[in-house]
Amino acid sequence: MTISIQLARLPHGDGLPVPAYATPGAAGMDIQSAEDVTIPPGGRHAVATGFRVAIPDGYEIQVRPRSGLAFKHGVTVPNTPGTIDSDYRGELKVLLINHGPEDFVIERGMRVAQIVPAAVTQASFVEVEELDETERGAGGFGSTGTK
Ligand SMILES: O=c1ccn([C@H]2C[C@H](O)[C@@H](COP(=O)(O)OP(=O)(O)OP(=O)(O)O)O2)c(=O)[nH]1
Ligand SMILES: [Mg+2]
Repeated sequence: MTISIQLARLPHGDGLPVPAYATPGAAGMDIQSAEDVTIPPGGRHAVATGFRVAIPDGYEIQVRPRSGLAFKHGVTVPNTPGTIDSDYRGELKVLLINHGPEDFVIERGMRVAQIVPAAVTQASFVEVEELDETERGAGGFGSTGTK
């Protein structure tokens, strides 16, 4: 399934390509940094992408890490999956954290994360006095064992 998402470029995004799928079966579109920035070990940065989007009602965009950056450099998205709301009109930013031992040098145009559009189900809560009983009950956080 393919949905259409409007994309408006910001001045500092000029010249960067519109995000696209690298292969026909790709789930995510890589997105590129619109800035040069270095993230020191333990540091975080909201990386500029140079564009804004208008996602159709009923959808979101999820921002996910690239496994190569996580594996090779310890660089990941701390809020993964980042949530881009359909009514957000600011610049899409990629939050990155450097868990690695070395400076992570980002050059403009580097692919720093991937985005995945997803359908959203909204809910409304109904407050009640009692909930039904289940086998699990209040057990959680490893209550079923480790094997
Ligand atoms: O990785 C991200 C996550 C969020 N956003 C933008 C789009 C999103 O719609 C907005 C708010 O994100 P979120 O709801 O996750 O952050 P919050 O801390 O709850 O902020 P707010 O009070 O603005 O909702 O920030 C990004 O650009 N990149
Ligand atoms: Mg929020």
